[in-house]
Amino acid sequence: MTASTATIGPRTEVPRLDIDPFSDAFLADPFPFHERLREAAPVTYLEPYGVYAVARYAEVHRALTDWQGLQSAAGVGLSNFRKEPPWRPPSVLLEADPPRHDAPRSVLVKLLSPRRLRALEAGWRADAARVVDEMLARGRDFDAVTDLAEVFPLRVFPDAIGLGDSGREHLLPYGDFAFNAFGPRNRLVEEGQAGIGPTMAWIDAQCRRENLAPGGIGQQIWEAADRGEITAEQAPFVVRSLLTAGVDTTVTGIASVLHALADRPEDWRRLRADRSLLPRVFEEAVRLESPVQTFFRTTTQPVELAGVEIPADEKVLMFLGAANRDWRRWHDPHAFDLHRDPSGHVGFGMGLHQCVGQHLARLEAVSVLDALLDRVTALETTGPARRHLNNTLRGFEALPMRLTAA
Ligand code: HEM
Ligand SMILES: O=C(O)c1ccc(-c2ccccn2)cc1
Repeated sequence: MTASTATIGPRTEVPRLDIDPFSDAFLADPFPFHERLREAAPVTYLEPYGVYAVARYAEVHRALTDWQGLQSAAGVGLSNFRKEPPWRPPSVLLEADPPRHDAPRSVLVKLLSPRRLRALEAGWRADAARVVDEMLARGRDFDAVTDLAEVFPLRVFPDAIGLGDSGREHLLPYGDFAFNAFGPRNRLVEEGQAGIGPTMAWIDAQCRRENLAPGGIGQQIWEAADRGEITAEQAPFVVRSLLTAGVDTTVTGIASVLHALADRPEDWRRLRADRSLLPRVFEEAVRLESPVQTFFRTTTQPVELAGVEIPADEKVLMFLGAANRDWRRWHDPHAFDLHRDPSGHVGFGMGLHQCVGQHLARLEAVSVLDALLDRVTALETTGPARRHLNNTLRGFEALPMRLTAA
């Protein structure tokens, strides 16, 4: 590592680090790099991409909540929309700031609220039971990714949105590509780019009113447009945001929870006896594993951060995964602790753009966990986890496990 320093702000020096956060080495095992980023300084400058970086909890929290100084409308990936066109029309939530962000946001806050989701809960729990029973029927050995984490969300989510039956195999590749596209045009993007045309066409078609089933969340978004809550131009993009952010994230989230809980017989026994702990278990797993590892903001004007003045129109990379394991904020940060209070973690972001789908994600994870806890007395790994590399998501290709049926 060549750590030269340059006085960028008038007051504080910013270490310039030769770290590539989108390299295979970093994506496969980010923790040593997180340590270097956190310990170097509150704000660093990553030379391979010419971006600022924050990895400590305090500065990530500040960058997430200062939406006037650090905006989303120039994109939340490496690409600055003011300098180059986005690969697709920008999201009307994620890549928008107030006031344009407000109406689409308030529509989704209502449609994805815990109260609204309660109407889905009984059906999702029944589906989770069926998926786990199908798994148990095949014997004790299973793969937590291919047999469960990838199966359950695709069993319940497309129906909840109101998608037709054909083409659902496009959902995972689309999300994988979209989350890669927040990073640089590296091998992961190039490989995904190859076949993405038909997938993008299918995604765009699913956002059209005529292709969304009555009663689904997609149709409800169009009805919000009928009521004038959003425009008819915004409606398909609000639907698209759910198709983009709603599948790969929960697949990764569920795999992360199972990865955190496996080989912990005491915790498993505790949870079988007390299911009220499940929502907190999900939050602690999202803190520790941070399925969404990083994304960016763009400074709209010179911004002072921890004594450093960051000039206008600069990209700031926020390391959520590093902030969620910062010893300055968390006791024993690398431990999965059922009894910790994980509130305040930044795994779902924070502030104005905080994840609007988090309640849906939690309901999916709790449904799967409850179905497993009902039927299984022990959950053990039977081999090494194989990571799935993505520029933004930290997930798995495979999680070989063995369960002991109750
Ligand atoms: C474990 C699962 C999930 C994780 C870790 C996650 C994480 C995040 C994070 C970190 C953000 C903040 C982005 C920013 O500040 O720029 C976010 C925003 C968002 N998420 Fe999630 N998410 C998850 C599941 C979902 C699901 C299931 C949906 C949809 C059903 C969803 C839809 C969205 C949308 C639309 C936004 C943009 C919100 C806005 O800009 O106002 N997410 N998510
Ligand atoms: O509105 C969309 O299309 C969209 C919404 C949210 C995300 C996202 C980005 C970073 C972290 C978590 N979620 C992606 C896409």
